[in-house]
Amino acid sequence: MFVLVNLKTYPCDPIAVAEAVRDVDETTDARLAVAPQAAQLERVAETGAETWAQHVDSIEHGSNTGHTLAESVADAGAVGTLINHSERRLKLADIDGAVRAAQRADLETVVCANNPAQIGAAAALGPDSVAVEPPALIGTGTPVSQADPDVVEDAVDAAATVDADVSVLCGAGISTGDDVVAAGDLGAEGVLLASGVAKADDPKAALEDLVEPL
Ligand SMILES: O=C(CO)COP(=O)(O)O
Repeated sequence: MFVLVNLKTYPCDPIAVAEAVRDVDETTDARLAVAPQAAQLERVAETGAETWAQHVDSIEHGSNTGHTLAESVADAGAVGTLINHSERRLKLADIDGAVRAAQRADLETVVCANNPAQIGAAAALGPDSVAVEPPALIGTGTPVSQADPDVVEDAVDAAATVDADVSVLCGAGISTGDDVVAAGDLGAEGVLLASGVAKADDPKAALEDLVEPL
């Protein structure tokens, strides 16, 4: 299972979380990664933790003030990027362009979507993975894999119908190892989570709990 920890703009210490991700990754067969803010990518990557960006834009080098260039994210040490997170939604053409930009920079891609229908559309753009995250459950602590299993199963089916090579993650409210196991049982190949680690008093203990049953 892939466990991708999105730090959003939570006021946590990204280096401490990254060091915990790195250390717990060494104890488990699961794959762990962390997605800090763009300004923190380089320092986080220097910890040795697998580092992801939260967003890249559909642009190339040039006159694009205030945008995030995929090549710069890769130069900072990121190996992948989220695209179209529920809190950073893009138009369809911009999702497509961001996937192309990430591929140009050799970044792995996870395109997020709110529901199974959007997952099918996202899979058609040819990312490495898609992630279904019902917005109503994000940040609630109510795990999608247990509260709304149909949405995960339907997302897995929707992606497989479009492109069997696109793997499916799920997210929203995931915070325990049982939530991750439930996600895997529904056909997800990983989870995307934030508050369960970023807001934990002890992020390393939270990560250990997440991977313990894997
Ligand atoms: O948006 C999410 C991950 O990208 C999910 O957030 P929570 O894990 O806080 O519900």
